[in-house]
Amino acid sequence: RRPDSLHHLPVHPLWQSPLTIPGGTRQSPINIQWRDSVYDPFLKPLKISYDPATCLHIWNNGYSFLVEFDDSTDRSIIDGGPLENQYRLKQFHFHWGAINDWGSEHTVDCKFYPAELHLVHWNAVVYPTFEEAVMEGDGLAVIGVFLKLGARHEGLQTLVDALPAVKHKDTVIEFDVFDPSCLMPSCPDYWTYAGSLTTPPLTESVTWIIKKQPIEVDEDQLEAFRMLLFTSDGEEEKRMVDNFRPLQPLMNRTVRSSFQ
Ligand SMILES: CC(C)NC[C@H](O)COc1ccc(S(N)(=O)=O)cc1
Ligand SMILES: [Zn+2]
Repeated sequence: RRPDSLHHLPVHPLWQSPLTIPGGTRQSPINIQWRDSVYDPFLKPLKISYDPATCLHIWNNGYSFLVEFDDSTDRSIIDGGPLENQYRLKQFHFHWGAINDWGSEHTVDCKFYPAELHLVHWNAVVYPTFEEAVMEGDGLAVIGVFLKLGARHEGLQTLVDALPAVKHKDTVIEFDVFDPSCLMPSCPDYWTYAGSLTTPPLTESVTWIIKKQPIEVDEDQLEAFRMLLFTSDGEEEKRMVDNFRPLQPLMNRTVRSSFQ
């Protein structure tokens, strides 16, 4: 269900609830109830090694803006954590609200953050392409990082400065050096659970790794996200805001934590 506070807002077609897939048992996003998460001492530290030179471009795809990477080699990967293989970075993107009271996809103890970063990786050890990995239970690993209102984030600013060039849907600009590691919080702690893509095709192929500590961004940086458009140049302008999916039922899942 969309939070009551959101009821008065128009619903973007993509997130019309109930946006459920028949028979879905591991849908995302979910509320993470801190006290119900189970510490798993066998969870390893997450290893992240990104090569900033694998960055390709920024693309407004009409749902969010994606920073896409060259995933033809294993130059930008994650390993360890809950994962049995290493996974290759393909893209990262964000979800955010029209105002700071909401915007994240996952919630912690029912608290929304103003935005959430998703770094999308795929299991190139087992599957030949991203498109095939999207269809498999262990195909994808997405790192979720919450954004909270606070100090200006210098690493994010280089990205924010490029956003006016991708204001409209289906615009792309070259973005040839960016190290997404600068968007990681310093604390290693995370939650992990088995879930799905939060936009179509909504496939149940994602091992979610949600960082406990948010990163801080300032109001101007969040406002820069909100000046993007869902719509193409020449169409009636619709601001790109509230591009998050409603919370989904936990069903028969346990959220594990890497920390006590
Ligand atoms: C199947 C291929 C061709 N198209 C899939 C498309 O790229 C969607 O990919 C994604 C990738 C990540 C996410 S999220 N918000 O769960 O991190 C959602 C959709
Ligand atoms: Zn996402």
